[in-house]
Amino acid sequence: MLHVETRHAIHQDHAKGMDTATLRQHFLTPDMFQQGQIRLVYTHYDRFVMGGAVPDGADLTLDHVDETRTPSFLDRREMGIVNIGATGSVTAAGQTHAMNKGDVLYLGMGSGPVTFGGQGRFYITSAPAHRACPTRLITVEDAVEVNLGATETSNKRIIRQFIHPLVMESCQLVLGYTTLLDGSVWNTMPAHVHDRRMEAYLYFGMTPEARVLHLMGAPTETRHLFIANEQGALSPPWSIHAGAGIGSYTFIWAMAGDNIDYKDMDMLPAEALL
Ligand SMILES: O=C(O)C(=O)C[C@H](O)C(=O)CO
Ligand SMILES: [Zn+2]
Repeated sequence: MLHVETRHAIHQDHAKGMDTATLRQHFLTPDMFQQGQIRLVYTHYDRFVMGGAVPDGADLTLDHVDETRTPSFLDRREMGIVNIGATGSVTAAGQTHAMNKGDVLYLGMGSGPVTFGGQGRFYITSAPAHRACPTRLITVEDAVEVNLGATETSNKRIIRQFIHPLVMESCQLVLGYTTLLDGSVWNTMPAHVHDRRMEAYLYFGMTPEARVLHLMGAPTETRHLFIANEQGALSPPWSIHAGAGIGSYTFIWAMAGDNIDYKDMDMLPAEALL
C-alpha cells in the first residue's frame, strides 16, 4: 500500500505566527514507518521527498506516484535509501542489493520500479535529478567519518557522510547520519542555516519514551518540536536545524538544492539565536 502526503513550502513570516499544533502539522513527519506500507511525504522544498517502507517479509514496490505525473517515480529523480532496521533487500533495474542496518543505497535517475523486501525498515529520500548517476551501495566502511564537538560542550558526535562528493556522484542529494557519543546530547550546535539547500532529519535509534527537542525557525525566531523515535523534521532553507536528546539517538540528514557542498553553511554563534 502506498500513501503520499503533500507538504507545501512555508514562508518564515508565516511560520513565526504558528502555534504548536500548526508547527507540527507543517514541519514534523510523524507516520512514515507502518508495517506493510510505503509512506511518502512529497514536499515543495526543492521537491524533496522523504518516507518509509516497511515490507515486513512481503515485498513492497514503489513505481507510479501520482504527485510526480511521471510513469515511474524515478523517471526524473534520484533516491537515497537507508536501512534502519534488520537485514532486507532493495531491487531496482534488475539488481538486488542486500542491505544491512546502516547501509545506504543510492539509485540513479531512471532506475525504474523499486522493490523493498525482507525485514528492513527503509528510510527513503528523493530529489529531482538531471542525469543518471551510477547506482551504488555504500556501507559504513565506505562512508567518510567526521568527528565533531567535545564532551565539555555535550556535542561530541560522529558525522558519517554517504551520498557526498567525497564518496560518490549524485545530482542534488547529499545524505549521511550523525551519532551522538555517550553523554553528549546536542547535534548541530553551533547551529547554521543554508539558504541554498533545504534539509530533512530523521531521528532513530531511540527508546519509545525518549524525545529529541528539535530546534527550528529563523535564527531570531526559534521554535521547537518534540520528536519521537522514527519521526522526521522538515527544515526549510531559512531555518536552523539542531537538537538535544532526552536519551540517545542517531539522525539521518538529507539535503537537496542548489549545491552539494556539505560545508556551505552560514554558521550562527549562540548569541545570534533568539
Ligand atoms: O551534527 C551535525 O552537526 C550535523 O549532522 C549537521 C548536519 O549534517 C547538517 O545540518 C548538514 O547541513
Ligand atoms: Zn544543515
